[in-house]
Amino acid sequence: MKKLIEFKGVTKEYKVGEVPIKALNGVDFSISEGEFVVILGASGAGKSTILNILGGMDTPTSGQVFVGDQEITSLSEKKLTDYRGEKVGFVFQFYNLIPNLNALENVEFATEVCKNHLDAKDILHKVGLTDRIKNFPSQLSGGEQQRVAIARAVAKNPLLLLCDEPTGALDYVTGKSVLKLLQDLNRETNKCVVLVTHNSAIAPMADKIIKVKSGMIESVTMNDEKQSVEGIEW
Ligand SMILES: Nc1ncnc2c1ncn2[C@@H]1O[C@H](COP(=O)(O)OP(=O)(O)OP(=O)(O)O)[C@@H](O)[C@H]1O
Repeated sequence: MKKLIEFKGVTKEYKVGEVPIKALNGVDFSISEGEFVVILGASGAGKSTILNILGGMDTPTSGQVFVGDQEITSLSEKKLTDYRGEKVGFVFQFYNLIPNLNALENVEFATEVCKNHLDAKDILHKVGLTDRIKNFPSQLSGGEQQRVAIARAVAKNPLLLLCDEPTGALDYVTGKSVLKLLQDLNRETNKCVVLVTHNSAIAPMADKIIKVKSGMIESVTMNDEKQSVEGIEW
């Protein structure tokens, strides 16, 4: 399969007062088109830093990141903003929906600026929210709000879907249904999904598992016998 993402010698240092914190310390890995990737690690390992750099929300201190035919670490601020807007769909732990827009408007607001976006209503139908499109976030459950957030990310028709602890605020059953939705979307659209979690039980659903420890890659494992979410318990 064709390579879609490559991290080469990526470091990230934060300076807090006098003490520098090395959030990433020489990170190398690659991801192929269509892969479902789980990035695993303990709290503070550097998972979100990797995801934020990949999504163009943060820049590394040194090293290179390639996505598709672009080196995103060499882009101007304007081009990086375009990359973030056009190529990346984000799903966060706390849905980040706009409270005074209904579900449909939340999705449409995100797709307005995207050239190749998909139809907002179609995607909301796909995530199982046909009857709730006129509801505001406060009228939806956590799982439903996360479905709106996923619809919002997918409707942009991005190159990558990046998910940071997407089930972190959900109960077991709802979390599983959100993971199933992400797995189905990956299978049906062949879009690359990168999911960050501390929950190692989720790993069997991935094509590739990248373990992060103290700002470094501990291991990269290909999973030849990928499991359906329904078959995973934790
Ligand atoms: N803006 C920042 N300023 C200073 N230090 C930071 C900043 N962001 C992250 N760090 C530090 O970098 C390290 C990696 O953080 P990161 O958020 O990537 O970890 P994580 O694996 O995603 O953790 P968690 O699962 O708790 O979210 C941590 O030590 C963190 O305290």
